[in-house]
Amino acid sequence: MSDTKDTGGNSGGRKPLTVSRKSSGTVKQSFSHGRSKQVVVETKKRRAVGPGGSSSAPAKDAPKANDSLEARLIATAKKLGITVDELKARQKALLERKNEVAARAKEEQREKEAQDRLRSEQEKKLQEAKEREEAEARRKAEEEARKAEEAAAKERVDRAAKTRSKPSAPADSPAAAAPAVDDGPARGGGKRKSKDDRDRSARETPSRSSRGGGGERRRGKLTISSALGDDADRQRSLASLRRARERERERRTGGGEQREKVSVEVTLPETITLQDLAQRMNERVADVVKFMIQQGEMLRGNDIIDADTAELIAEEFGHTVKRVAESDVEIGLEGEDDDPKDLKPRPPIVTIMGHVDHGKTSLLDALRKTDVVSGEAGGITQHIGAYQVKLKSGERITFLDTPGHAAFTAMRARGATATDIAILVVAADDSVMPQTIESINHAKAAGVPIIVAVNKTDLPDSNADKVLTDLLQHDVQVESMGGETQAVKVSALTGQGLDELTDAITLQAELLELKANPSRDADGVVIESQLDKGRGPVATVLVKRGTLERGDIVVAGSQWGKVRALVDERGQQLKGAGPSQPVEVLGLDGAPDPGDSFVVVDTEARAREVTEYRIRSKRQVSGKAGAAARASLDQLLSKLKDGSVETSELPVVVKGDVQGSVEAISQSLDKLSTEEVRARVIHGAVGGISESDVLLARSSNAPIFAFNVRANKQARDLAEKEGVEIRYYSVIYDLIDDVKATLSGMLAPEKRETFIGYAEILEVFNITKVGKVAGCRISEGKVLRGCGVRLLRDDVVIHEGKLKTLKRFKDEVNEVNSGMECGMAFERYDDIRVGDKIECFQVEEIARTLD
Ligand SMILES: Nc1nc2c(ncn2[C@@H]2O[C@H](COP(=O)(O)OP(=O)(O)OP(=O)(O)O)[C@@H](O)[C@H]2O)c(=O)[nH]1
Repeated sequence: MSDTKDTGGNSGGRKPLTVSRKSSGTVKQSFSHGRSKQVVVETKKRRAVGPGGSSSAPAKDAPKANDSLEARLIATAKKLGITVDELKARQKALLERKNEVAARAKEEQREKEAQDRLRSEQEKKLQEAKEREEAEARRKAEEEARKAEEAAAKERVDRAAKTRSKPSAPADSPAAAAPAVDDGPARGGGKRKSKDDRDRSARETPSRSSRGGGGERRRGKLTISSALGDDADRQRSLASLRRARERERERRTGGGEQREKVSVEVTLPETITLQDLAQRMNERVADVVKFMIQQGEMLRGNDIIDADTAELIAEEFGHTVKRVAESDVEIGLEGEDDDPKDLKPRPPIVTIMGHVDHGKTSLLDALRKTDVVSGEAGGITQHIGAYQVKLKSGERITFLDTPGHAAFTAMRARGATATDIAILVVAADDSVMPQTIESINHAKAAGVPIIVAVNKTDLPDSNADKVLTDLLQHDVQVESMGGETQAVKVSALTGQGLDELTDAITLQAELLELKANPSRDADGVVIESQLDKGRGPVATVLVKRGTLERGDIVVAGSQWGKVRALVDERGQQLKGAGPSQPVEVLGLDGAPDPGDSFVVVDTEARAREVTEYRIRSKRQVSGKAGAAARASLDQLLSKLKDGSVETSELPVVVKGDVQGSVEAISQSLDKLSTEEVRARVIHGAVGGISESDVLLARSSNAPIFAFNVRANKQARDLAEKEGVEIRYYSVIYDLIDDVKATLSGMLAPEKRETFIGYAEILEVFNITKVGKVAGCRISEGKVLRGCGVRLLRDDVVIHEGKLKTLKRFKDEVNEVNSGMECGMAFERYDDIRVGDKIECFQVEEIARTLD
């Protein structure tokens, strides 16, 4: 219907304007009714872009190639029996399918890879989420536990959060970077729509990480939404969690192993704070608090727990426990024993003992004058309880200024043996007297060697030899009598024989090899104390070891303080006081008791710990024992009556207006003494009652008898505080009567037995819950309820005890008379038989008197 006409070389007709590569022709179209139309057909040739670059080149070669291709195609078509067009169509279809299959395979491969990546990513995310949750839980618990450190921790977290908010922070964090990298394929997958894209994607695969990095950077950028959103929270907590995890791991590895390695022995007192416990266990307080929270106990570091709880905690943390009593605070207070090579000779400490009026005080005064330092430094001006004299030979002797064995014994009662040598003063005109004997006994009991000073040898009626022979009876054998005890004849009045006495002391000291280490913290004993108006509490102490220095922290009894000043008996301020040196100590917070030991401690805390414990235990003792601990005659009497106190000695302190009255009282009290009971004057002296008297009385549980003298205000206050009774008298007989009454109370009452009746056992009943009951008839006298009974079998006493029940017709009765029948049962005794006889009696206690 239409012819196509090539117009290539045709210059005539309508020829469309063309630039190149176009071939055009005309096609004649025939329509009905003889109409026709000429249509111009243009064929545009595709431009082949090749290395030659020119479009004309392929145009030149193309016909050749086309010719051979065409020939091959025609041949193949012929072979297959199809047209060339058909063959071409088939080849094209084949090629397309091939390409399609290859593309699909590629796509599938890529999809598979993406899926794998996605899956592993999801797994990774899941794993991370899980770890995050665990770490979060751990962190939360830890946060809770670390309430004590919360402020500090918060600050750290805040600081860390701020740091994390900086853009670079998330990139640093692997946890934050990982999802950004892994998101890459997913995002690529989203764009995987066209082939070109896929190709580009394939080409760009090696540089994906850089894109990922770009994503990461974008993620790292802090936006308001990301800062406020969950994501920011998560990132923050992740970082802190990581640190928390590391800490945990460190603790578990390092700390845990350390705990196992160093399982400490924790010393537990009766109560302890959590903080202290943690310290002693080498654990963190937060861990202990956390453990307690886990146990349901909300406690803080400074809460106090008992030893049982503390033990549980310590064991839970893998430590062993050593329970200690509160009193253990005293352990180690005295310090270590000294190395023998550090010991240096020290002056002897001497106490003068003897009977009243034999010249103890006079001798002390005389000895004080022997001091060669007196001339140089003003001499001994103060009575501070002890003084030290320097002999001509250069040696020193310390004398305790409180004469008498009472003070000596009071000290001993407190465990303080301050004395090395006892000088027994015996008046040559009076010879051995009761207190001489007491002194001997006390010195011997303490194991302190005696030197006999036969005093008053200046008197015409003195008989020194009698003294020495009398002493033999009391087991004191002097050298002149073949013994080992030194004896020196002296006169305190004239000063005769004093040098010999001091020589004897130094000789004895040499024998004793008295040594102490002066280069250590001091300890010693309090020999006197008082509350001085101007200077406050003043204690005279005797240093036993070490050197006491100004500024030292001292614990003396239940008092402590920092040594403010040290004053010697010459009134001179000292920097330090060495062994055997008596010195007044200023700076204590109260007056310690004489006989208390003192010790220098390292810290005020230690001093406080010890004194607080001592005060507490003192209070407990006075709370428990109450009045029993106090020295009151009435209380002593009532205790004697109810039998809660058994004693055979009544110690008393006697203070009188004149020596004569004190002596008279002491002697009268001596006379009251019997073999069973005695009144012992632990201190008898002239003058008003001082605090030191009260302290002495307190330490010996003795009342103070004051004859025509009074106590000063401080002594009264102290007596009231310490519960020491002071009785005032103006008639000696009243005093003696009181003591007599007390001593009578101390006598064991006389027991007098009265027979009241006999009963015969007629029958024995065995009653459940009661035991054996004897059915008896009273054959003689009567039987009283609760009376004493003896069971006689064939007239032999086989049991003695008390009646438990006395019944008549099932009723408990008070008395059953002769001829009547009754039921009787014994206390804690069951072996009763028919035919046995019961002897009934009563015991009367009759109080005895000294008369
Ligand atoms: N003749 C003489 N009299 C002396 C001597 N020593 C002491 N006296 C006197 O004896 C009396 C008692 O002396 P003190 O020193 O008070 O005796 P004491 O042993 O301390 O007495 P108490 O403190 O009561 O225990 C005093 O009057 C002294 O003067 C001495 O050697 N010769």
